[in-house]
Amino acid sequence: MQSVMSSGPSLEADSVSILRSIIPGLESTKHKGQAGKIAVVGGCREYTGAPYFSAISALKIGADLSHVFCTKDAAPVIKSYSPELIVHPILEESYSIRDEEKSSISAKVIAEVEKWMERFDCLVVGPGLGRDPFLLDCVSNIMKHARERNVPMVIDGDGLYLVTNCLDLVSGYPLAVLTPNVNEYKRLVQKVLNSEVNDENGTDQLLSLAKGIGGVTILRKGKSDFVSDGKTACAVSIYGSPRRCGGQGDILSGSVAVFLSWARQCAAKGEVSMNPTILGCVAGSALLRYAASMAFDNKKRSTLTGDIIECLGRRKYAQSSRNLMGGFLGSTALLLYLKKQFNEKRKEKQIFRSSYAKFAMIKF
Ligand SMILES: NC(=O)C1=CN([C@@H]2O[C@H](COP(=O)(O)OP(=O)(O)OC[C@H]3O[C@@H](n4cnc5c(N)ncnc54)[C@H](OP(=O)(O)O)[C@@H]3O)[C@@H](O)[C@H]2O)[C@@H](O)CC1
Ligand SMILES: Nc1ncnc2c1ncn2[C@@H]1O[C@H](COP(=O)(O)OP(=O)(O)OP(=O)(O)O)[C@@H](O)[C@H]1O
Ligand SMILES: [Mg+2]
Repeated sequence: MQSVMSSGPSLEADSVSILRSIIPGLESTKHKGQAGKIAVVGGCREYTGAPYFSAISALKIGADLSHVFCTKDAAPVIKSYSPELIVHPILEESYSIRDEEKSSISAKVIAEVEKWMERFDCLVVGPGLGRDPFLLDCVSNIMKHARERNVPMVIDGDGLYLVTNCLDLVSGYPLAVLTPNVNEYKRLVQKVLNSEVNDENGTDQLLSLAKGIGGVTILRKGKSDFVSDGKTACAVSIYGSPRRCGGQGDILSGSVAVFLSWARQCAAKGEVSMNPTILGCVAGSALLRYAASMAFDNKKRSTLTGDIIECLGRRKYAQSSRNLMGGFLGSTALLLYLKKQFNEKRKEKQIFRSSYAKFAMIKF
């Protein structure tokens, strides 16, 4: 594979080539599991959507099996969303247990997850996990075990809250990927670099942050997604959607987990030379953005996370670069349409302002 960058001086990653080089073929010789087994650790009394979005996205993108490890309250709800997911109701929050039960429950949780751990190609830790201290303590143990077994981890949502307060969980682990949104990134920068986010020098700061956590890979989400492992940095700026409905970051975490697993398979066969965590982030981000753009084409302002998930497997951009470009050209058309709308709105505002000015001059 060539460089992760497009030609030219820009930071923009060559996401089309990356997607093409790591998406595995659909071959009749393969058996269940070879296209990836993903587990999401998340889901509590308040949040059942986030782990569902992440786990179902992993399946829709092409993983064979998707597990969810969540609290007992969340499990029946998540199961009812989809029979495709394998749901383990093993986590507990402080409100549902007595103090004297804590150590035995903690041991039971880790024993249950440990039975499965080696089968997973990647864990996603954090979507809809909540912030209960006992639950986060159990999840810290799960992360320690995953790390001992060299299982890659995508850390998102409340998993980032946990990791920011306990950096040792991921520090120096090259198979850790952190996917912070604007708030989560701010907290990480404050904690690790002891400074505020500096957008003028954003790439250098991201490089320093990834290096400061010992070479983990960071995908900073925003208008463009920026990715760095402390040595190199790149961006994915493909036009996505102007809708910011909650849950898109959850699709991204499931998507990165699958592509990261595929990139590692390619790396093991010597088919790619770049860091698989970077390849997984670029591919995951690009696919989410293509899907968001397509969903917005159909649903406009009423686009929801479920609509984007429905677009994840559209053939239009699933495998060939020509089709990927088809998706891209679709988004360019969308851009032109939005620009036109923006100009029309500006004209409307000018008319409104001048009538407002006239209105203000009226003496009552
Ligand atoms: N449909 C679903 O189920 C979805 C569920 N989702 C899930 O929601 C969870 C939070 O993720 P998010 O993206 O809302 O967090 P984010 O932008 O950092 O914070 C926004 C503001 O809220 C506050 N705050 C958050 N949690 C708090 C707490 N427990 N107690 C007190 N304050 C808290 C936070 O405060 P701060 O962190 O600054 O202290 C900030 O001001 C996470 O598990 C995610 O996966 C999403 O994926 C969307 C779809
Ligand atoms: N201003 C923006 N323009 C275009 N795309 C964006 C913008 N902000 C975020 N995104 C895209 O949306 C995806 C989710 O990012 P976001 O910041 O919404 O995550 P999040 O807050 O963690 O989401 P969630 O609601 O799932 O927790 C990212 O991949 C990013 O590419
Ligand atoms: Mg999030």
